[in-house]
Amino acid sequence: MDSGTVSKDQSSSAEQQPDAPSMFEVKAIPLKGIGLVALQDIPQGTLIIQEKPLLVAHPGAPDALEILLSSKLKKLDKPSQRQFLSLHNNFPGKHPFGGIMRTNALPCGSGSEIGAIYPTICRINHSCLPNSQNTWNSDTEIETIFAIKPISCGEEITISYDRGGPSAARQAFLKQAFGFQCSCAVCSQSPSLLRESDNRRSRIQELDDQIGDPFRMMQNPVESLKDCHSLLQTLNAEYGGYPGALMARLYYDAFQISIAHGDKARASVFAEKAYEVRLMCEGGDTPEAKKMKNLAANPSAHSSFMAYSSKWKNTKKKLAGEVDEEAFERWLFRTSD
Ligand SMILES: C[S@@+](CC[C@H](N)C(=O)[O-])C[C@H]1O[C@@H](n2cnc3c(N)ncnc32)[C@H](O)[C@@H]1O
Repeated sequence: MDSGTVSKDQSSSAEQQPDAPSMFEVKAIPLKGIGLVALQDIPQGTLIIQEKPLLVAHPGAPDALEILLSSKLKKLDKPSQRQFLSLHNNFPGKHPFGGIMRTNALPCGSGSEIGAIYPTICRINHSCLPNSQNTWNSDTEIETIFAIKPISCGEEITISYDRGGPSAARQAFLKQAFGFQCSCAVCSQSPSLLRESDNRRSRIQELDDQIGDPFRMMQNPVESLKDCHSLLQTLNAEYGGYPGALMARLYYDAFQISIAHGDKARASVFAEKAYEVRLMCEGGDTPEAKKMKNLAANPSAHSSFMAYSSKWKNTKKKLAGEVDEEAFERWLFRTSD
């Protein structure tokens, strides 16, 4: 069984150190097969593991994919072949390699069709309220797992495989895509608590769609920013203050609304916040984190600077130290405009 650790300051270097002390163990988890369990308290923002793919593949027709995977497997060394073949398969039958791929592959980037298989990361089970985040770093071509909240010794390390939405939609997706019935802490809540969670998750989707509407962003940016603020509050309520990458996306949306109307002061703050979230949940060396850092320093370098109007061009720079946190948040999201 594998175990390992990587300290945060190694995050931009290569792969996991083989002789590093153990931060987790790989062991049997009731009703879930194998999983990773913390062997020590893991602080938020810690890089738990990083791995290069054993193999990557595009999805395809089952017979063609089986032939492709078989030829890719032949090119691997024996230990890597054994690692691939030892992974769980929820779809046994005529296409054993494809079944392993379908059960375990993680996308190489958000929305990517390309899936990758990893020896240890593919042992991490799903939770609808995960304590860790998986990220594909397209610069280093390495998958990382960071703790997005403090993890206690003995706690299972989990990531999210789902695409959001209320529990019925998540369950249907997990069943269809990965072949299992989710029994995580969120899905196993009492019906009344689950209903509250479902309402928040539906609201998150609704706000996300509304914020992404370019016409609203152009014609009613104050309302769009208010939606960003509502989304922030709903995410914090649903994810107990630890929403991970969803928060980075929200801050980048708020950045885009601000900069498209010429507001460099708020845009810079939003980019800085997006950078801080990304640094915590994927490290500072992903292209996305680097982009946020650069935009915080120079927001007008964004291609949509004043693309919709220049009406917020003369916004005064307001520093966080001048006012209390609540007043700063009201200023930032223009909730009193
Ligand atoms: C990528 S593998 C994770 C490692 C796997 N448990 C193993 O034994 O190798 C994904 C599979 O693990 C199981 N699994 C993951 N998360 C689960 C969960 N929350 N509840 C039940 N089963 C889960 C399912 O069988 C799923 O198809």
